[in-house]
Order: sequence, then structure tokens, then C-alpha cells
Amino acid sequence: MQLSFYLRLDLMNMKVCKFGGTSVATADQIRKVVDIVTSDAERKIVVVSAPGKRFSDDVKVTDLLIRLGEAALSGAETDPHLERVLSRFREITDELGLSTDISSEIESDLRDRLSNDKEDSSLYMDTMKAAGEDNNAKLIAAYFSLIGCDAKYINPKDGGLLVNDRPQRVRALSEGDERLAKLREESGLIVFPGFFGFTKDGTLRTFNRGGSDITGAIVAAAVGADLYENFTDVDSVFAANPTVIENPVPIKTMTYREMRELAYAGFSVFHDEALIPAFRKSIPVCIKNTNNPNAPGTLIVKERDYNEQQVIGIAADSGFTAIYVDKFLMNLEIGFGRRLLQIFEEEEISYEHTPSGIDNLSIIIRTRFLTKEKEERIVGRIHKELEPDAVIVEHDYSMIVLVGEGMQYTTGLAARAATAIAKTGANIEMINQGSSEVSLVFGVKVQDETKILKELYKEFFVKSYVKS
Ligand SMILES: Nc1ncnc2c1ncn2[C@@H]1O[C@H](COP(=O)(O)OP(=O)(O)O)[C@@H](O)[C@H]1O
Ligand SMILES: N[C@@H](CC(=O)OP(=O)(O)O)C(=O)O
Repeated sequence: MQLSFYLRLDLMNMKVCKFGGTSVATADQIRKVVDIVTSDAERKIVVVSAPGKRFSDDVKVTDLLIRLGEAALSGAETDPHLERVLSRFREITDELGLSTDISSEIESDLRDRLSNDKEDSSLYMDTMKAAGEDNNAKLIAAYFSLIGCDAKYINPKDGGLLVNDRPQRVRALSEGDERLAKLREESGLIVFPGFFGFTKDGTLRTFNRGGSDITGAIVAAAVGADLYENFTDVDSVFAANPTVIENPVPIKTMTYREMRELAYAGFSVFHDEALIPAFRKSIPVCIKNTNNPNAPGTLIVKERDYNEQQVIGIAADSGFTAIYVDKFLMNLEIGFGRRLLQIFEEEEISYEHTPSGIDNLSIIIRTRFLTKEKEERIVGRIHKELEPDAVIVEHDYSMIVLVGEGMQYTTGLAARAATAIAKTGANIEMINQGSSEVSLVFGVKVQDETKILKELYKEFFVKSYVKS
């Protein structure tokens, strides 16, 4: 008698796992990825980045592609740049024992991209940047097949990863979700490139840097994954950046909101925009280490017991500019704030904080949004349209952010933080407590950032760490 099995693929538990650049940087790393994926039948969709850094001062393939694209746009010689990208891929294909055809396909793909129309430089660069993840996904799918695994590469255009058409502000469109959800019904393993999607008219667009995390989250949310695993090169998210604080406390569980605040404020381990799709569909996210997959990692969920740890992490980031505007009787001038912010809106600059007094208001923005010309134009417009007594632009600010769901139920926290900062002798330039009271922000001079972070870490983590 012949037994026939009918597997309802759409009813099986499913995990979407994303492997970051460091996890796919070499053939050895890709072998680890394959071991991790094949060790758990629920790992059905694998989102991959472009090969990242192999050692600390290595260059990511995405950065090599940016150099290549920029050389092509400026009319400079492209061959040396092309060769650097190709040699990264060649090294991986050779070591994995893949057919040389794959290297040739990657070369012809890159040459095709290089010959694209250059009129719109942003479109041209997006297509170049996406070559890293796209070719790596094809290569990794081929390796899965080589070792006998039923795996296929899916292009985001065929998969349904639809995005809007706003360069620099690319977002996924929910209209693509229905098609993406069908990935669940595919048999075998899917290898999906991170970092880019397609507009409705078929134009390729990349997310912001680090955006493969976003792809993973969008796919996980669309297929209704039971878990979104984000594999990187650290055992967990730590309470502070491990490159600044030695052996920081690992975070076992945190909320979406905490991770988003911390990611936005400098925890580069996970992209802040990647939390939203997971949050909307309540998909738990687990940050895990490709080099130590048995470590439990950090679980990101809707709620946690905030009595255990009021402050869960402290992030710091530099690169902020404050535009200080002073005008006597500003408080009586209705619409002053709106008109000031409108200038920034019209320059397409989003602001971070707006600390204010009765006669003054500062707009804090990320310096990278300013060019010299934009800065001059903004200052000129403020003078002309708002007739202030003074406008002062100050660069080189850092923001240090304490984050924790429990902060809103704890008194004296700001005092503890301010006292710790005072011990460093540094000045606090600005304080802002988010309305949700999940974060407390200190604006400081960039040269004081590290010493303040260390002191705050000591205040909020070293004592409890020693106690437990
Ligand atoms: N609070 C933090 N916890 C863990 N890692 C952090 C934190 N802040 C910054 N990082 C850095 O994030 C890195 C991992 O992110 P990334 O380099 O983007 O990895 P991937 O290549 O996997 O995308 C870690 O190696 C670590 O240096
Ligand atoms: N490769 C892209 C996207 C990405 O997410 O990469 P990584 O996983 O290495 O952070 C970048 O470098 O921005």
C-alpha cells in the first residue's frame, strides 16, 4: 500500500532568519549559516546580507560597490573597484567548491549594472548597492543546493517586496504583503536577498544602510512567522555598546519599544525601522550569534517584567547639530514654532528634539542632513522669515539615551543620571524626557560622550550586576 502525505505547509511553524554581513562574509561563515538553517526544519526563509567585514578594518562589499558606482558616475576608472568586489565573491565561491559559472554570472551581472543609465544617480547607485545582497543570495542558494538541500533564490520583485518611490526614505508598502505571504506555501528553503525592494513600476530601491534587517522583518510579518531570528556576530544585545564598554550586561528580554529607542539612538546591532513590521504583527524577534548559535540571544517581545530592570540600556550617538533661535517675547508670537519647523520640513530635514525656553527654541537634527548650502539657506530663511535676535548653529553634539519601560514608574532616575554625569565634569547641554517616559536623553558635547556613557553605565548597571 502506498502512503501519501499531505503536508499543509501554511500550517507549519515557521521561522524567518536573517544573516547579517558578518555572518556571510566568508565561506566558513556561510557553512555556519547552512548548519544553523539545516539544524531546524522550521527555518524556512533565509534573508541574507552582502558579504560584510571579515576583520575589523576590512571593507564591506556594499561599501566596495558604492566606490565602484561612484567611480562609474564620475567617469573614473572602474576596473580596480570591480576587481575588489569580484575577488570577494570569487574567494567565497572557490572555497565553497561552487562552479566557476557562478563567478562568471556575478561578473556579468555587475557589468550589466555598471552599464545602466546614469542619468538618475540615485537610481544608479541603488542598483549597484543591491548587487551585494542579490548575488550573495544566489550564491548561498546554490551552495544549499550543492549540499543536497531543496533551496531556491527568490528575487524581491517576484516575491512581492513592494516599496514606495521616495529615495532616501524607502519604506515597504503593505500592498505587497499578500504576495509575500505566499512564500509560506513554497516547498523547500527560500533564500531571499535583503536590503532592496521594487516600486510598483518595477524600479529597484534600497533601504537605508543596514536595511537587510528591515527586509527580514517585512518578510517575517507578511508570512506570519512564529519567530524572526536575526543572526549577527554578538551573543546578544548588550546594555551598552560592547565596543565602548567592556563586557556589558547582556539583555535577555526587551520590548519592541525599548529596542526601537535604543537602535535609533545608536545600538547598531539591529535596524530601528525593522521593529515596526514585527511589532504590528506581534512577531517575536530573537537576536542571535552565528558564531555561537546555542547562546539564547536576546528576545524582543511586546511586554517584559520591568520591575527587574528599570533602565534596560544606554545608547550614545554622535553627529548632531543644534540650531538655537532666540527672540524676545517669542512666547507671545503664535505660530513661531510652526513656521520655524516648516523651514526644516521644506528642506526635507526631520528633527530629533526641540528643547525650548520662553524666548528661545533649539532644533536638534542629525548633521548628516545638512550641507553647507542647506545650513546657510536655513539660517538665512530663519533671519528673514522669523526676524529673531540670534541664530546660532552648533555642531558636534552627541545624544546619550537611557531607555527602559520601567523608567516611568521610578522616581529619582533623572537625578541619578545627572549626578553621574556631573562626576565626569562634563556639561549637560540639553535634557529631554520622551512623553512616553521610556527614554531620557542627554545632549552633550561629542568629546564628553564616552566618559559620560561609562559613568552612566557604572551608575545603572555595575551595582546591580555585582549584586545579582
Ligand atoms: N548594545 C549593543 N549590543 C550588541 N552589539 C552592539 C551594541 N551596540 C553596537 N553593537 C555592535 O553591533 C554589531 C553587530 O551589528 P552589525 O555589524 O550590523 O552586524 P551584521 O553584520 O550581523 O549586520 C556588533 O558587532 C557590535 O559591535
Ligand atoms: N549590506 C547592506 C545592508 C545590511 O543590512 O548589511 P549588514 O547586515 O551587514 O548590516 C549594508 O551594508 O548597509
